[in-house]
Amino acid sequence: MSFTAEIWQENAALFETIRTMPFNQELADGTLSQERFRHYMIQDAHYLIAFGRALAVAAAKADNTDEIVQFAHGAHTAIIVERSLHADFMEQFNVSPATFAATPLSPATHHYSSYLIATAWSASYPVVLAALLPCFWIYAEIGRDILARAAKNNPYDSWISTYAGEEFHAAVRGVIATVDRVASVASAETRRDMHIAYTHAAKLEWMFWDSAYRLEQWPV
Ligand SMILES: Cc1ncc(CN)c(N)n1
Repeated sequence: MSFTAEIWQENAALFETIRTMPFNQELADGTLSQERFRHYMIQDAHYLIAFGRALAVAAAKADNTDEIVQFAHGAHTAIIVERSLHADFMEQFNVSPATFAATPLSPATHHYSSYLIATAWSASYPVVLAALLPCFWIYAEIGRDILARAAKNNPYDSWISTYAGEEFHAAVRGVIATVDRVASVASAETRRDMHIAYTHAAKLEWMFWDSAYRLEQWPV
């Protein structure tokens, strides 16, 4: 069994919890409130900056030129392509650049962003990739799962088609292949740390959606 197949199997129950959480159920049937999706979009736009930065650090740590290009391209996609999806929703929900800039990172966004940035700078290349993998893989699987059961004329169609789309899935297959390559030459100790990093980031994915559903704010 490949390393990534092993990681997926180990986290299968967590994925099922994410798949069936209220945010994703309501996103699929088109009943998710605009208020919740708006909260998610603003927080996600903050998150993508950290995600792009972490990918750029991963590119700098890569041990071969193909992977430098792969993760530099990933950083470009996170900042430019995913942000343009957000820009359309921001316009639709009347979120001006000033409103976005004045909205602080929620506790969950702060936690997830800080975790990725800290890991990117302080951990070894294989562990950085394992921490970044859920951001790709879970979104791809959730995107396809939601597409398969989405209501007709779903107001969040463009979100669904971005993450269910072939362009995103091709990038995800590439990241999975790289994680398997890196894991195949890593020590047992590094592979253990990769498992821990993957599971931690996957839990943060759950926290991120859950926090948007709860319209999370700082308690003080
Ligand atoms: C929180 C989160 N995780 C992952 C993705 C997909 N890049 C995203 N847009 N937002």
